[in-house]
Amino acid sequence: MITAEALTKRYGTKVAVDAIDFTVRPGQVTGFLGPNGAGKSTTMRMIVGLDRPSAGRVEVNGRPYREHRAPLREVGVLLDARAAHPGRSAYKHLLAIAATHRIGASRVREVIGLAGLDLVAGKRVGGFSLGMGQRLGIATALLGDPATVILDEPVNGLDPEGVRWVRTLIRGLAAEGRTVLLSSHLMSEMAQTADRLIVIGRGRILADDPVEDVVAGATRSLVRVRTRETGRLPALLAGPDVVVTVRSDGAVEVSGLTAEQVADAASAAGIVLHELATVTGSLEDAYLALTAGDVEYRSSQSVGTGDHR
Ligand SMILES: Nc1ncnc2c1ncn2[C@@H]1O[C@H](COP(=O)(O)OP(=O)(O)OP(=O)(O)O)[C@@H](O)[C@H]1O
Repeated sequence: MITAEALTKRYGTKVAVDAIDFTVRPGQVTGFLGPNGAGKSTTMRMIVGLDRPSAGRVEVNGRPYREHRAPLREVGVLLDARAAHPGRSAYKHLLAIAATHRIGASRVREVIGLAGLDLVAGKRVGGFSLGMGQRLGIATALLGDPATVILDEPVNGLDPEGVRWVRTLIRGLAAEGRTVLLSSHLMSEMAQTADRLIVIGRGRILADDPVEDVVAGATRSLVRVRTRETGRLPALLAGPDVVVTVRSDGAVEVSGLTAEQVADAASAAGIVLHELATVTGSLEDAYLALTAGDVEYRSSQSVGTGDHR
């Protein structure tokens, strides 16, 4: 469990994290999202004692990180996958970290297996690909069998098999009752992995809700139908706040009515529907809508629309 109260970080006059309160609960994957510069890394660094809050507090499993006597057994962290010594083998790297917490070689071998590193465990970390480095970072995070796991961009550089492996692993960690805080800019991945989301922008919390609620709150869903009688349908469904659009491919999109209301109206008029579906917005749509006013770095030009003559 991670609990933040009025957590604040200032760098000079810059307020990177602005008095935020949140709780990351066990048994769930909590996604941590926000535009570049929103304050995610700063928040995660404060959670694991790498930065001191300017005000407020943050606790992991009931205490500030620095007050834990064996922090690796409490919190597993992947913040920078390139943090390993390049001249050491993956096995030696893990063994050295394990030794600081009296964790035995058998657990080191276990996490090597868990991370799919068996074939490269004896190789120098300096020669690792980005994906192998990520796997080693994840193995390191799990070394102490911690109740809380914090992963910053864990799928960065992984191939599709690796991405799926991380997703399954993360879901498994939550299913075992652990607290998982996951940061990623990949919205489709986040939508498949997280149960809950904390979205921040310019150091403030923009949303802290289950994924479905974040999506439903920031996007409009619509009903899509297909029928041979596209001509009759719009007039039939007309009403205040109802918008009916007939698309060029023949699909009719209706906003302002539920699928049930559309089906009932069609049925009452004897219109046969060949398709009836509720189309919800994506997490990417919701995220972009939520953070639109809080993006610190934005291109002022779009690529490809300029005159290059
Ligand atoms: N050491 C520092 N000194 C001064 N300003 C800093 C420092 N670290 C971070 N900042 C500023 O604090 C704000 C939050 O930065 P942070 O790295 O936490 O954002 P982030 O959400 O992790 O972004 P990204 O997605 O790019 O990693 C930014 O405006 C950043 O420039």
